[in-house]
Amino acid sequence: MRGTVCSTVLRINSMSESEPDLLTQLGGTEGLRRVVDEMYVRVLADKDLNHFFADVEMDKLVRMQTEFMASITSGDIEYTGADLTRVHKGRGITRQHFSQFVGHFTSALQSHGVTPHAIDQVLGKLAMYSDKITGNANVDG
Ligand code: HEM
Repeated sequence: MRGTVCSTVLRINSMSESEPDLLTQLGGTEGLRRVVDEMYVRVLADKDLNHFFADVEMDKLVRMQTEFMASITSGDIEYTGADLTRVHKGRGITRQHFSQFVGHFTSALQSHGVTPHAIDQVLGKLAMYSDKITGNANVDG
């Protein structure tokens, strides 16, 4: 019994040692900013999406988006921007827009050499925000 508990603890420890946190796997804050930059280049070239960003200050958006994604992929970073439900509300963003947007993020991650495993993990986290972005969040919690 004691042996089992011990080996479980050892296994958990060695797992956390062998796998760096998700933000590190995405290239750290600097690497992530480059990915986010490229994502918006792709988004602005997409005629289904670019009109949403016509009057947006893109430098600030890249900064806030990088901070948000860093905050959900690392325990050490705090997101200081606007509430996601409020900032996307009333813009007419559908699930289709959301999924195209995430597709551009995926392509940007791939072109920066992020592993499929890390990509899966970050996409899983982003999927949890779909209702907030598309305005389908009518129940809290
Ligand atoms: C994974 C999905 C998404 C995440 C995590 C996300 C996150 C964010 C963040 C962090 C900001 C900045 C808030 C601030 O300035 O404090 C923002 C702004 C914005 N987002 Fe998103 N977003 C997502 C998807 C989308 C989609 C699909 C669209 C439209 C097609 C969109 C349109 C916008 C626009 C137009 C702004 C700028 C608002 C402004 O500064 O006036 N977002 N988003």
